[in-house]
This record gives sequence, structure tokens and C-alpha cells, in this order.
Amino acid sequence: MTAKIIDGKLFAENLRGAITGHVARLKSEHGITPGLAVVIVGEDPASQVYVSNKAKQTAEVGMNSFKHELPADTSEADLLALVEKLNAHPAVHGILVQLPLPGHIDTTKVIETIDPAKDVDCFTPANVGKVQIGLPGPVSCTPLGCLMLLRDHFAGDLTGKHAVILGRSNLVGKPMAQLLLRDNCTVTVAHSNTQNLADVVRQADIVVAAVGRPEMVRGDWLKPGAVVIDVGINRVPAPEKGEGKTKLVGDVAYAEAAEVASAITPVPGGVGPMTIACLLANTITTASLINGLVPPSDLTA
Ligand SMILES: Nc1nc2c(c(=O)[nH]1)N[C@@H](CN(C=O)c1ccc(C(=O)N[C@@H](CCC(=O)O)C(=O)O)cc1)CN2
Repeated sequence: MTAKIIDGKLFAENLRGAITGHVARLKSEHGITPGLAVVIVGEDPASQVYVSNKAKQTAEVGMNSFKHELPADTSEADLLALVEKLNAHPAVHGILVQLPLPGHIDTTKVIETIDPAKDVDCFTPANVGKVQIGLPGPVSCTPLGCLMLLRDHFAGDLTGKHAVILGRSNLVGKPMAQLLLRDNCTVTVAHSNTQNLADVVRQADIVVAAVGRPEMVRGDWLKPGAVVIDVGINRVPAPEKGEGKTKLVGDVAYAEAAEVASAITPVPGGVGPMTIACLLANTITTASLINGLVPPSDLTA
């Protein structure tokens, strides 16, 4: 079997097209221009690329983009003060603090300072709880992106599929489990202490790999015909490209997996672009809710 490639880059492009339409409607029918503030602390090169892409795509869909770049030695108090300022700013409907933060800053404290109404990452306890009980609001960007790709692949019906999620992070594994449960999957969350991991993965109709370990999931771990969503983005040496060169690989050994799976997301070009598109979708959701409007159903779970 050679797997169908699930093209997250193309899906994200189309989603941004839909978002552009929603922004235009919010402006023309309600006089609202959604605004997204992104905050980065320090000079981590990957984070800088992600934040620049977020700001650029925010402006491209017609939203107001507010970018705050703070030096690596910014104090926790100064970062909290900025978050409070953005909480109170009427033109800001979404706040995102890029992770990871430098070690001297308490990430939990920062997240808990974000007004849940503007929490477009869906990291605050209030919003995590809302996802769990199915209340309207933003949904964690990467899991939402994975869900959209899966719903598209299965024509909207995931009922009865056995989904095995590798990884139990707050960012991906846990919210992914909640969303797949909502869509009537049988969900197994596997992690570093799971026994016989390959045998567990082999039971899955859907595999979501989010462990941050390059090419850990091998082709012979998969049930023939499984659908594989690879959340991993790992930069590894690529001597075949020349001395000192690197390349991106996922958590799944792509070439092997593509021989066994029926469909698979590539890295790059799979889940990554969906993360940013879903951030924009969440900003429409929060801008709508803040203004007493029902968020568009095509942009959320
Ligand atoms: N506050 C947050 N911080 C972080 C999040 C997040 O959702 N919220 N997620 C990750 C990083 N991330 C977004 O911030 C992100 C990662 C990767 C991509 C992406 O498009 N990747 C490309 C490859 C890019 C490359 O060449 O390096 C792809 O997979 O095709 C987008 C966003 C951690 N922090």
C-alpha cells in the first residue's frame, strides 16, 4: 500500500481563505476587526520563525496584528504586566505567548494571567475545562488542526475508530484525546511508561504521534490501512545534504509508514501549517464571543 498524503499546507491555505471571508463579514456586518497579539521572549530561532509567520498570516487574512518582541532577560513581572495590558486592550481579541519561555519565567503563571476570553491557544484552565465539557470557545490549535484533517479524510465521521495518541502533553496529547472522544472515537493515550507500545499502536485505526522523538514510530508498528497524523517536528542532521546540514523529520518513520498506512501527514507540510491557521480560526472564535456573536461552526470543533 502507498499511503495518500494528507496535505496540511493546502488544507491550511483553504482554511485561511475561509477565515478571510469571516474577517470581512465581521468588519462589514458588525464593524469588528479581529486583533491578535503575539508575544515572544528571547531569540530562539524556531520560535522567531513561527511568530513571524503568525504575525504575517494574521495581517494577510485582514486582522489587526500586534507583535511584541521582548529580550531574553525580560523579567516575569514585565511579561505579566504586558499580558495584563493586552487583556485590557479593546482592539486585542486574542493573546498568544510563544512557548517555550526562558527558564526564569514561570510559564503556568503567565498562562494563568491571560484572560480566558482572549486565550487563543486554549491553555488556560477555564478553556481546557470548556473543551472537556463541550462548551463553545477556542480549542488548542495543533489538536484542532489534526481534528480538521481527520474529519476531512473521513468525510466528517470518526465514529467507532480506535485512535491511539502517542504523548500526553497539555499542548497536544490531552486535548487531542478530548476532541477525538467528542467525535466518538475509542481513545487510547500511550506514553513513555506504556508497555508493549508497538502492539498498542498496531491496534489503531488512527495514530496521532506527538512524542517529540524523531522517527520513533516504525512502519511495522502500524495496522495496514491506518491513518497517521504526525505532529512531530524534529530537526536532525542530514549529512546526505552536505556537511553540517539538517532536515526536519516527524515522530513517524515516513517512508516505512507510507508503505503500510492508507493516509499520512508529511513533515514538513502536514500538521505544522494547520497550527497557525487554527490560531487565526480561534481569533475569529474569541472575537465573536467577546462581541456576543455565535462563532462560525466551520472554524471550531
Ligand atoms: N504558544 C504556543 N507556543 C507553541 C505552540 C503553540 O501552539 N502555541 N506550538 C509550537 C510551535 N508552533 C507554533 O507556535 C509551530 C510549529 C511548527 C509550525 C510549522 O508550520 N512547521 C512547518 C515547518 C517549519 C520549519 O521549517 O521549521 C511544517 O511542519 O510544515 C507552525 C507552528 C511550540 N510553541
